[in-house]
Amino acid sequence: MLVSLALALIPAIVVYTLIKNYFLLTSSIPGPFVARFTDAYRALLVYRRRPHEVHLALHKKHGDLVRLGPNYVSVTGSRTYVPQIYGIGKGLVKSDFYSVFQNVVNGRRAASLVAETDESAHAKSKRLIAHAYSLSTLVEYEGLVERTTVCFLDALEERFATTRGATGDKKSRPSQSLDLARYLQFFAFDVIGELTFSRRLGFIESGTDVDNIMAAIGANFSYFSVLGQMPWLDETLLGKNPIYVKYFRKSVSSPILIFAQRLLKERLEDLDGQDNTGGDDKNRQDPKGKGGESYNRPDFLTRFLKVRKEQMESHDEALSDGQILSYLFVSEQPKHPRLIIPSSSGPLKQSQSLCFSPSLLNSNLHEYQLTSFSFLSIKMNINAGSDTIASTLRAIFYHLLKNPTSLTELQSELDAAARDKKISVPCPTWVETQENLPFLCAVIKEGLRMNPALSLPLERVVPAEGLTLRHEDNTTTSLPPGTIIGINPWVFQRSTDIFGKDAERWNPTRWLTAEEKSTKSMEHSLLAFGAGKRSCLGKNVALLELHKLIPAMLLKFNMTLTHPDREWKVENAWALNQTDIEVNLSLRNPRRNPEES
Ligand code: HEM
Repeated sequence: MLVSLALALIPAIVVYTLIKNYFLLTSSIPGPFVARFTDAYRALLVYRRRPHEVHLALHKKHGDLVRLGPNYVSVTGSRTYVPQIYGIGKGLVKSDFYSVFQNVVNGRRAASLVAETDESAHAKSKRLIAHAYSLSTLVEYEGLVERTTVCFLDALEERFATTRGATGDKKSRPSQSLDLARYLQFFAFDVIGELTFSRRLGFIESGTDVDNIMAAIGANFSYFSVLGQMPWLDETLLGKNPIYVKYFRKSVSSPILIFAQRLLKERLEDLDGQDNTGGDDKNRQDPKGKGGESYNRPDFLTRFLKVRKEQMESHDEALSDGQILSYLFVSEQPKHPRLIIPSSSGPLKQSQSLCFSPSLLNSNLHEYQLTSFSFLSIKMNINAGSDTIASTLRAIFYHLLKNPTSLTELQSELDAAARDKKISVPCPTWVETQENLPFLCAVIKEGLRMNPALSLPLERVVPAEGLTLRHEDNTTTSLPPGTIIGINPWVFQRSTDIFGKDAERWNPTRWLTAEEKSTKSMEHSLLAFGAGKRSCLGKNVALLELHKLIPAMLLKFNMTLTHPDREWKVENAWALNQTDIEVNLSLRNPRRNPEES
């Protein structure tokens, strides 16, 4: 009797929910009919991997505001919307899309800065590490980026480039086309390793996806980007449900965590050496000793560890903050911290020793809080800074190769600047690029515009007082508290009112008009790095990487598409992932063989 009553109730509950959903927002916000009832619609779009294109088509059909879910509004078309949604002090916070990306560690949430939804916890964490990403530190990272760039160029020359002898004939070399999409991702991972640890992860040297790190991160994005459209599924049934976590989620190791942990451990051992021999920095007899170096390397880890040290010395209250505490991943054996992460990256291998340990704190809590804070920042760097860079580099090279006029113009600019000794070869410095390579800068902005690496709406939640969204014609739309609202940079950056009639086409010269140079109005409207206080912390580092690698590649190689008639393949799992960009390389200024001269 009870069972049949329950069964009869299910359809009633479903119908009630669908009707309730329908009335969550005013019907004056247009959109696909089915999206008024369920978020499954937008989840399906992401699952099919081309949501950005559908979002654009829907905005063309319905206008600046489109209802993509019962409680969800996508916005585009006017630059006036950006400060209303992302402006500091507006009170719109990150939605549960981001919570899905958080880990549960020993029963507590552990969020990287990107995925942090609690604004005060975010502010505390950001305050600790923001300096490491500031413009003033950029010059210190330049050498690290350059080291990886040179290694990358050498590997490509060795493995893929044909050269021409003095007579112009092709030297015999196994002609092998380069999988540029994959190699640019190798570069992106190795450079972030270099920036974070002063150590490459070995992708370029080995020419492989080391320990399947790329595949593991890709799998995470694929899973979470879909689930992020229906976060309640993650909350109630999957990743955050304690029963699921306890009985069904496999404890797995992540190669990237293992790698990061190993390097962190090595560095901490260096520092231990320092502490055992010299006390604190000021009193050290041998500041250039092993431990001294650990605090002097120009990488992110050094900066994070310095924060850790300062905090230990001052017993800063942030140490006892619950959020930082939740970053912990400690076991019974303090010398061997153990980790747990979501299982989408595959089963635990026998050879890998890291696994979940439910036992929590121990006498070394203080140290591990700090350590895990540093650790989370490191992991965040690798996640946030690898796929985004790879995606942007791929897009820029692809568009250049598909638009030979742009490619020729850029190479001419580079050649002239090199001939006049205005730039260093093979790697121009950041300052040189800004002062002498305007077309390069335009190409990079155009790449970021056409291909913002994160191409789903950057979701925010309307606060308790509601939001009255003002349009350019001064009319308004009222959105109730709890509405999820967001701008998809991929769609927004194709707005003709902002970027011109040809906004859907590649055209770097749009950035070089007198009007844009004086007003920078398009530049201020770029959303590739987000907007407001949650905008990309790594923007300066990202721009540095882009402005170093692209000219270095084009000064060294002639590049052509192996299959000029083919299109690339683009899949959107929040980060745009492109494949099928095969190129042929030849050296532009081959080193002369002494026998030839
Ligand atoms: C071209 C490359 C990159 C692009 C297009 C990009 C884009 C973005 C975007 C759009 C956001 C905001 C997300 C949101 O509002 O939901 C963001 C946040 C962030 N990015 Fe990047 N990013 C890039 C490279 C990097 C790099 C290299 C790093 C680290 C070295 C990094 C670290 C971060 C961090 C820490 C945040 C979170 C900031 C906060 O919430 O306070 N990003 N990025």
